[in-house]
Amino acid sequence: MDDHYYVYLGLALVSLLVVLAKRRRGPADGRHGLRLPPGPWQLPFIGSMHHLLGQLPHRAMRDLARRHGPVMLLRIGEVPTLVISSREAAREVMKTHDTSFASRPLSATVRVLTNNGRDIIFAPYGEHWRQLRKLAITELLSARRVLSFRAIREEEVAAMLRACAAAAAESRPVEMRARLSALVADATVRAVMGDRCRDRDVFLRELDRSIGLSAGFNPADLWPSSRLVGQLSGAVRRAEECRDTVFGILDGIIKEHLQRMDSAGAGAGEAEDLVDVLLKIYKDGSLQIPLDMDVLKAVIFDIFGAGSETSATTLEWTIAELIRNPKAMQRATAEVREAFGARGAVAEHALGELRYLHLVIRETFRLHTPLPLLLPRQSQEPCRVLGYDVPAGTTVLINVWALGRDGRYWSGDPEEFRPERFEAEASAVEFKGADFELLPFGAGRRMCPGMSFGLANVELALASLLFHFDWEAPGVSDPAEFDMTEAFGITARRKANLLLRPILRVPLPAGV
Ligand code: HEM
Repeated sequence: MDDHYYVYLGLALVSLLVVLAKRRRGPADGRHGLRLPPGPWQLPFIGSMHHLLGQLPHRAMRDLARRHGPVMLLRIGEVPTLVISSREAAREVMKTHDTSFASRPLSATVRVLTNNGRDIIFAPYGEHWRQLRKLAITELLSARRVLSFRAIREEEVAAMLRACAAAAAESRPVEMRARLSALVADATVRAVMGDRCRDRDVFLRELDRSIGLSAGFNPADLWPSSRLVGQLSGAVRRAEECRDTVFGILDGIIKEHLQRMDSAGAGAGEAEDLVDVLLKIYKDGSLQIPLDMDVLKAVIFDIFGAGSETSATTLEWTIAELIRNPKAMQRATAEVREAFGARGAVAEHALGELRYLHLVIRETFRLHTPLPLLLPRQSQEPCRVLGYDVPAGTTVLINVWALGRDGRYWSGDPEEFRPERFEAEASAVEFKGADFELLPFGAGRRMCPGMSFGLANVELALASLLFHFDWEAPGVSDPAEFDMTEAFGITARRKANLLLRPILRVPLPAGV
């Protein structure tokens, strides 16, 4: 409900203000001698918000950009917001002027949730962020570290397969969203804090709340100068509650880890989790800006926030698209069964053999990028994008969802799920941040550092589900009619439950 509160507030304000409003051009008029980007007409107080009502923001912004161009300026509440909707404009923001756009806006709720931007995701561009980012890339999310969590992934995938096999034995459907979220959450909890999170459910619930609160579409964030709006919305208070609960749980976990580290011999032989890694760095004080406990907790919170929802959403859309496209399902299933048939189980180290499965995931990222507007950036200094002036302090959204479905970049019907489009090597577009029409992980300095971590969970789970089971959608006679509606939120989840019936085809190996 929080997410939609602004819609209702906006509607009430529109009805009041529309009578008073003079139709006027937006800031694209060129005030102060600047050549500002064009945009739709605005109302007092709510700015351009009325243009976004009734549709998901990335869809409404795509439609507006068709009329106003790929560099478009909106005002969402009080917040000047640049929306980027072409490959060329995205390249300018994330490559040509990457440093100018390397900061992120700190809304009122995000400020609370991140202890004033002391985490990685929302840290303003500067020394603090640079240091944490380096830590993430070299220590926390490196390929070596991701590999060290392989056993955890395999155990969690095995637990999911057992649950699916039990459902198959009873001809019962599986609620896939819940199952996939639990898989990713449990694999992440264990990698980050080991097996000792007694408050797992509360932690994950609060995490979910915090993701909703940080989406930036609540009144406190849209009218930051109004104390009244801030108080009425209650979002900051809810963010404080959320942060206190999460940080309280993390205090307990950190204490346990410290005790274990201090008691000689204890924990020997146990795999190092990410809290261990962070505490070692905290204790040896080797960093230029030493870590403190608030930063440490904010970083742990980030890893959950950034990692769980995105990976689970990717898995859910991939399976939904395969159900909707039986030929792609048959081809992906045949490939995985051929590759691992002799072994009787999927082995993570051999996943590279699954060429088509990787194209399926890439095509899913194109159509269902989990963060359709990426995470917001902010201009640190005045800058020019495709000839338009962008003032300092402007929030910048890159509509990667629109780029992924733009007929200028994708041949045939861009709405069609066709992994084969990536098959010709010469024209293969990658999602590693160099091809600006496909940016599920962003690009440039603020690009996602957790790509390998996320993909490892997605690939193993998907290959295992296809290897052991065939999948049916009960009550769906025509796959083309399968519901693909998206839900509102910072991540574009599938709206409807993904209820699927597994049919066991390759028995689970003994011990799974
Ligand atoms: C399918 C999985 C994932 C997707 C699609 C995804 C996507 C993204 C995107 C779009 C951004 C913003 C990039 C930008 O502004 O250019 C981001 C940032 C980030 N992601 Fe991911 N992510 C995924 C998984 C993960 C995982 C598993 C982790 C950690 C375990 C992670 C950690 C982060 C962090 C820390 C940032 C902030 C980077 C910064 O601001 O410097 N992500 N991610």
